[in-house]
Amino acid sequence: MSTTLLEARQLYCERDDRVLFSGLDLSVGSGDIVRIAGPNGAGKTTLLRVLAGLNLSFEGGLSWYGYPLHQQRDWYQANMLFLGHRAGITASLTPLENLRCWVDMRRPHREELLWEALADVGLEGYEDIPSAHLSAGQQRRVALARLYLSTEPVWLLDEAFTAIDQGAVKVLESLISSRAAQGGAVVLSTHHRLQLDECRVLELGGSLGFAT
Ligand SMILES: Nc1ncnc2c1ncn2[C@@H]1O[C@H](COP(=O)(O)OP(=O)(O)OP(=O)(O)O)[C@@H](O)[C@H]1O
Repeated sequence: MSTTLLEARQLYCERDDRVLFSGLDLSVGSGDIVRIAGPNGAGKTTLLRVLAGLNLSFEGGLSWYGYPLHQQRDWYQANMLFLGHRAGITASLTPLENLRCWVDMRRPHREELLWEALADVGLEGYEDIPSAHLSAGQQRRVALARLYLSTEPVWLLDEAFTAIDQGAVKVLESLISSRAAQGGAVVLSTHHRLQLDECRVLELGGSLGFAT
């Protein structure tokens, strides 16, 4: 039986007097991949930021291994990786410097692993140029290189598939599957049609009127 890692109970959140979600329950166990779906403005980013502990404007409960999350914040933060929908890199730094800054804040590391991670995301030869000189997809790949270095079992990925090509999509799908197979869990939002058989879908509403 899978262990419940992260649980949300009866979440309620509104923005500008508009209810984004109400009575939302979500249980994320080891091995789970959950896709948060819904049209633009439905609240996918908002929910992921709530789950990441970055947005506190909500009602309801969050727990981590069954403990109230607000009492276990350090433990949770050490075991959760959030990638936002922006690349989240510093344009004036090189890909290598960006990755080094990110990992330095987390744990000791071996320098060659950074080079390997950048090679794994197809940035061999681009390690030492300012990230501002990279394309949007390449900048996104710098952010995705963090996944290769991540030891956190839980990933929260907001629109991680944006701007990357088909090859990178396949690599990212396989990283997500591996994280789940290793006993971790991934909650993600994307408008892409994923080739992940084992993915559960949590559909959020929305009222922009476009067909999905
Ligand atoms: N900082 C903010 N202040 C006020 N309203 C906000 C803020 N951020 C988002 N919203 C509103 O909350 C709603 C949900 O936004 P959110 O970014 O969560 O949607 P989404 O489902 O991720 O959309 P998309 O698919 O376009 O990325 C939107 O109507 C948006 O206008």
